[in-house]
Amino acid sequence: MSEAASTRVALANSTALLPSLAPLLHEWLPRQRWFAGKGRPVTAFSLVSATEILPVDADSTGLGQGTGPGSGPGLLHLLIRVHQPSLPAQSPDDCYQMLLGVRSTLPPRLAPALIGHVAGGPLAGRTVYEGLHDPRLAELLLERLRTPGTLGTLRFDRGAAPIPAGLTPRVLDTEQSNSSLVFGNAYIFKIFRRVFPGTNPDLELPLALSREGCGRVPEPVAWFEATAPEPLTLGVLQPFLRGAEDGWQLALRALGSGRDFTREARALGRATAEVHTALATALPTPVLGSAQTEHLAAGMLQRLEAAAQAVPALVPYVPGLRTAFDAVAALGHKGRSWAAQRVHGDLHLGQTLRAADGFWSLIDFEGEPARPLLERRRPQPPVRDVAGMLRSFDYAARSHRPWNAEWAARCRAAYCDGYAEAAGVDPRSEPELLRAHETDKAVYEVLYEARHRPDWLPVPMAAIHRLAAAVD
Ligand SMILES: Nc1ncnc2c1ncn2[C@@H]1O[C@H](COP(=O)(O)OP(=O)(O)O)[C@@H](O)[C@H]1O
Ligand SMILES: O=P(O)(O)O[C@H]1O[C@H](CO)[C@@H](O[C@H]2O[C@H](CO)[C@@H](O)[C@H](O)[C@H]2O)[C@H](O)[C@H]1O
Repeated sequence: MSEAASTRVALANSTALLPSLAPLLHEWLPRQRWFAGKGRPVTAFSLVSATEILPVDADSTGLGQGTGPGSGPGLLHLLIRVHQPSLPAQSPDDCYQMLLGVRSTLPPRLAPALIGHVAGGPLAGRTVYEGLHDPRLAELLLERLRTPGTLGTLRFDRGAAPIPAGLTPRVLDTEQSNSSLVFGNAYIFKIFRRVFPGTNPDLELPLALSREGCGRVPEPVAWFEATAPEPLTLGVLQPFLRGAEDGWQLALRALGSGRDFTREARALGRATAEVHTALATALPTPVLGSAQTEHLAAGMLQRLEAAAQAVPALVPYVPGLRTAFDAVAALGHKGRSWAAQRVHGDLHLGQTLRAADGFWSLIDFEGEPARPLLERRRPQPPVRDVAGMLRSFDYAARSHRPWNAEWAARCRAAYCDGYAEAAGVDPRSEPELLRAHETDKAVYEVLYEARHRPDWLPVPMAAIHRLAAAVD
């Protein structure tokens, strides 16, 4: 066995590895934008898997930069469960994906990526850092994606299209829930941070849509997964839509200069409907009968009650808001049924990209990050996505001074018009269902903002005020 191989076995299996990294992770992890457990104490870590993608102390990048032990970087892939006992009793602890660079000495250009210096264990005396920031390690990841195969418990896969080699990587510098690398402005590689057992819908749905020939979603060209202890999706490479701008920025610019946005809103409505039609063709479309409809409404009510416990400002609105869910449950009780299908699940303006020629694409099919994966993969009425976008126009208008209620109302109407044109069904024709989904979304947003961006809380709270006052 070569020295590199024996190091790999020793490091990945070392029981001392995690205890030696734990003090550094305690400091570093809660500061990461993608860490979902902010504000709750971390009491312990447990190692789910460790794989040396590039063995520490050996340069196997093929880039010719290592001349001996300690000279080249190592790349350690870790899945780590983070224990936070303050979570509700039945919730499992979150599992995070980390890609740690390991070097003897960190070059100054990588200083911002520093995680810390390891005091003991198999990496004693080494420096660990956020590996994605190291171009050599990012290039290595692209190489792995180009050449399918397995490495320990990791499996790299790709579609039929060849992927060029040697593309220059950069870390995407934007507010996001995961981490992304852009290669040569040609591909974007999203690395999921909080990972869940099973196939991530952000791989599953774009693959299904591309099989259906739907061009509204960038097609995954490569991906990687963990095969054990249970299969789960770790990352997806897809074409980078160079020069495209996201709908949120475009909407804010339009608002800022007093410009109408209804043409764009209408086009977005059409794009959403096209994606829904393709998803309905590609994947199952169960009918929600009365039991399922009551279950749907009960889930919304449960989320409202949980959110009101976490955010007391919601409490006075609970009776008004629940009328929206009661109305849907009552219709279900009377025998009303609804078509369900796979949906985007967290559609908002920031999940839309407009190319220079005006063509809109939808991205990020992960669904609401706070929901269990099983729930996110469940077929739902497509109006769920419509409600998400309607909320987003309201968000944009509310985050602009002075508040422009008319602007939001026009965009909302144009979006529904566009959707109806392409889908053949007007989402406003089911007002109870639409109102319930909009209410559910606003409740989600209250919780999201309270946890992540408390300054934004007034935005969904304004909608809560409006929705609670609406009567059947
Ligand atoms: N295919 C793409 N082409 C161009 N930019 C993209 C593409 N996919 C994502 N982006 C950019 O990356 C950002 C983050 O992507 P997203 O999938 O929303 O990540 P996250 O789930 O981490 O929030 C988006 O807001 C968008 O600006
Ligand atoms: O894009 P993500 O998958 O990370 O989605 C989460 O963050 C969004 C904010 O970045 C949040 O969206 C809310 O704020 C948007 C404006 O920033 C607004 O357009 C959306 O309508 C509103 O819901 C999203 O809810 C959350 O899941």
